[in-house]
Amino acid sequence: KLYEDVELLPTISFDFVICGGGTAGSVLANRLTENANYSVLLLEAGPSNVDVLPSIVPFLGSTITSNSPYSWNYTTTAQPGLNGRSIDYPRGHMLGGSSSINYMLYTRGSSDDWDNYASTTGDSGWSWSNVQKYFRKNELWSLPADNHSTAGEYDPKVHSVSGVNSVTLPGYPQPIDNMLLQTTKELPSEFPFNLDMNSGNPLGVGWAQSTIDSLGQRSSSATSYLGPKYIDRPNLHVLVHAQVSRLVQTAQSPATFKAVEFKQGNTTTLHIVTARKEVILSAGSIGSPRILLSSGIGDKRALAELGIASTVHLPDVGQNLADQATIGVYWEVNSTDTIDTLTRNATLSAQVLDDWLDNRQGRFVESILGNFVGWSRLSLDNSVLRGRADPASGPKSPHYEILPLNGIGGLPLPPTGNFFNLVVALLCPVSRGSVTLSSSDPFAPPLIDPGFLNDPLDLEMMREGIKILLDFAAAPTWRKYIIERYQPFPNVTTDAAIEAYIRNSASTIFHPLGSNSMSAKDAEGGVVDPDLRVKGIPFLRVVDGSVLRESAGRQYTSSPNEAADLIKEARA
Ligand SMILES: Cc1cc2nc3c(=O)[nH]c(=O)nc-3n(C[C@H](O)[C@H](O)[C@H](O)COP(=O)(O)OP(=O)(O)OC[C@H]3O[C@@H](n4cnc5c(N)ncnc54)[C@H](O)[C@@H]3O)c2cc1C
Repeated sequence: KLYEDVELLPTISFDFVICGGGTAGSVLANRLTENANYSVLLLEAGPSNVDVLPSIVPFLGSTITSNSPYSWNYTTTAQPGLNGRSIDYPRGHMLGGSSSINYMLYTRGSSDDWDNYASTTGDSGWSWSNVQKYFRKNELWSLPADNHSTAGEYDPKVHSVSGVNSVTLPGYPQPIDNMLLQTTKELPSEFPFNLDMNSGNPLGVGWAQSTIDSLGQRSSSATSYLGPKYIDRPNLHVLVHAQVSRLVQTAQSPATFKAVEFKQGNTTTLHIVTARKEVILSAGSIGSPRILLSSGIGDKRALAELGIASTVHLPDVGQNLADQATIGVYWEVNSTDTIDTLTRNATLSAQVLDDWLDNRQGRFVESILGNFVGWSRLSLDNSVLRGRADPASGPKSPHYEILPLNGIGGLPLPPTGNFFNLVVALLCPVSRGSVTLSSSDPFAPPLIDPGFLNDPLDLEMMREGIKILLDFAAAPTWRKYIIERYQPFPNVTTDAAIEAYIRNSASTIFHPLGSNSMSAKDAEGGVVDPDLRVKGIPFLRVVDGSVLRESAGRQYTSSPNEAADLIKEARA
């Protein structure tokens, strides 16, 4: 049941208390309450997702990521790698968490990523072959909103129609689709067509898969795992507007935390609930380390400086934060059929919204992204990588994500003109940052330092990524479409000028992780073991993006031939 008011909870003691009703927390609450003997309380700081139109209509999602009650509206600390800029750092603040505001691209990663988790944690449960059954339990493959034939747009063999979370192909054709497809034919060795990028080998360009249902609505962790079919389970209790401040210590030696303190809404009253079995933190890459640190679990010297008494010395809490930097290149184009026209024209936008409201059809069934996505690697022969360990987890793991947009994204919309935008994100940063507390007040915003581009390799990799975008747009098919490159990245050619552009304009693609990193049971560093139990603390787990690590640091060097073979395989 969903509760808006703490006073209505039937009890204050549950088998499991989950802190954070986001992407991971909602799944856990659902799966644990499949067992009718377990009672679960899910505490979410933000409001309910129900009837929040911009979270439901895919195209409108990007309107609630900043300055919104549905986002934490964080900003980073000044980033030296970004010329001292602080940037917006959205995280979902509502039921469903970031899956209620994200861009919905459904990507499983490469088989190498998962096998790397398995080998670095010593737990084969994380391997690509062993996680398949969970992908299948999760995924409810659905027809696209426009019901078009999807033959040749995906590989049904690697998908599942029996899961909970809807995944589909684009439900509205976009005018640049044909040119994107044509690029894969004109430049097949650099940008091969990949029938299905969720097969374990994502390299290439293919049709985007998104967590959208057949009615053109966002399928978030909340709409699916906490949807009408599940929310009224008698053993499931979901309390919104409930921000956890800290874990309460309930036993010494070993230090045990089977109670949780939180406040509701804007009141100052603190409430405490207890867990008979376990407390699980699912507050995300920023929220989960924040709760641990406020509970005295972290580096004891840093906590002492803030006047927080140490309960468990676990120095890696909040450390090793990594995020993927992103940047765009823009071209003015010879067309008026781009989202720029739609965004500028309030009457047209209202008509398109009406089409969505009345028929669940039209441009709003998709996010602002394009219908294709690309995954690319820098050749290991490139001077940036020659003689170095590959920063990706293996030859099937892309260095770059490429997002083609039919219109301007990430820049203020100019009063005139129509645009084509290619965005690149660096998927394997080697720079690391941290999440730390700004004060002993658990409700004070934390200090978020993703360490963007601190390592020179990341800057060089981004620079080469921009060149890959320029190669893409140089395919003959774009010649008549593109008029000229648009500011703020005019026709500069030198590496130094491209790097200056990156430092001045790069931003986040919103994928922070590693701040409670998972490591082998007997490893010295790390925060959780491969079963996601917090090291040294019984009955406490972290289950969310904060446990995942970027792969860099793995000593791995693949041969260029291996990568070429994989590209051939993907094309086949
Ligand atoms: C704008 C944006 C676009 C993105 N686009 C994509 C995409 O297209 N594809 C993709 O795969 N990924 C995308 N991502 C990333 C993806 O959404 C996240 O990696 C993922 O949702 C993280 O899940 P999580 O469970 O770790 O955290 P979250 O989903 O963020 O959940 C954390 C939850 O905990 C709550 N919480 C935090 N602190 C507390 C507290 N103290 N007390 C109670 N509750 C608390 C939060 O409100 C939130 O609901 C995007 C993210 C953003 C922000």
